[in-house]
Amino acid sequence: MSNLGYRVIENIKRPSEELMKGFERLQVANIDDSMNRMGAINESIHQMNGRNVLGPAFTVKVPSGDNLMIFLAIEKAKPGDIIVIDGDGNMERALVGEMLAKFAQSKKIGGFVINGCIRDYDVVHKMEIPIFAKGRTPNGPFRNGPGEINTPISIGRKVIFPGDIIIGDSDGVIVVRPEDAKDLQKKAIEIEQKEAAIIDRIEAGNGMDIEWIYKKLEAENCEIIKGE
Ligand SMILES: O=C([O-])CC(=O)C(=O)O
Ligand SMILES: [Mg+2]
Repeated sequence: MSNLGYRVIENIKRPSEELMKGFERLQVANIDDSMNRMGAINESIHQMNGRNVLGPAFTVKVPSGDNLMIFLAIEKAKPGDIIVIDGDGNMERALVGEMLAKFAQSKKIGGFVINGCIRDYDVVHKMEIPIFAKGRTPNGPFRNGPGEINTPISIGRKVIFPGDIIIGDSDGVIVVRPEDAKDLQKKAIEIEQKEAAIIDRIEAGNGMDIEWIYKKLEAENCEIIKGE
């Protein structure tokens, strides 16, 4: 018998280490560009302690302001997993604080991405474990359940399946389906090289080639006026 809304899936399919490694030194912005600038989770979920995140999603869905299932998720996740929490965007109650962050760090969990808040910031912001969230509040969570572990979730306008690759840096977080990873890595490297050449030219004092902008404006009949 199934029990929708209150269930735990223990085993998930994780992408290979090698596949994830391909994202290691790429900028999140460049990976997002390789997805036609459509890959980011909403910007309100941002870096809380200056650490980047990369790993497979271990998803958790909790009722607004309740963290019962997060305890179990940390217990069940594997080292390197990113615990991605659909907390309904609740800003009234923190879902993770020092205790859960330390529990996760002791289990070598790869990080948290939380559509909700954290607390105990004084300690948490100095911790090694990467944490992305919407904000902070002193109000703690309830622990009543229900909730789900490793079912598809939606946070910040993106659907996330367990085992999707989560990548976050100081710009924000993106989510990549493992089957798209190789292609996106190749494209992101090309974008990076192209941008590096443009930046080299600027830094050498040679400005930027914006001929294409003039062409576009001309095609659209943009009026360019000398003025006084
Ligand atoms: O009490 C809670 O469940 C959240 C919290 O502050 C902690 O993890 O330290
Ligand atoms: Mg606490």
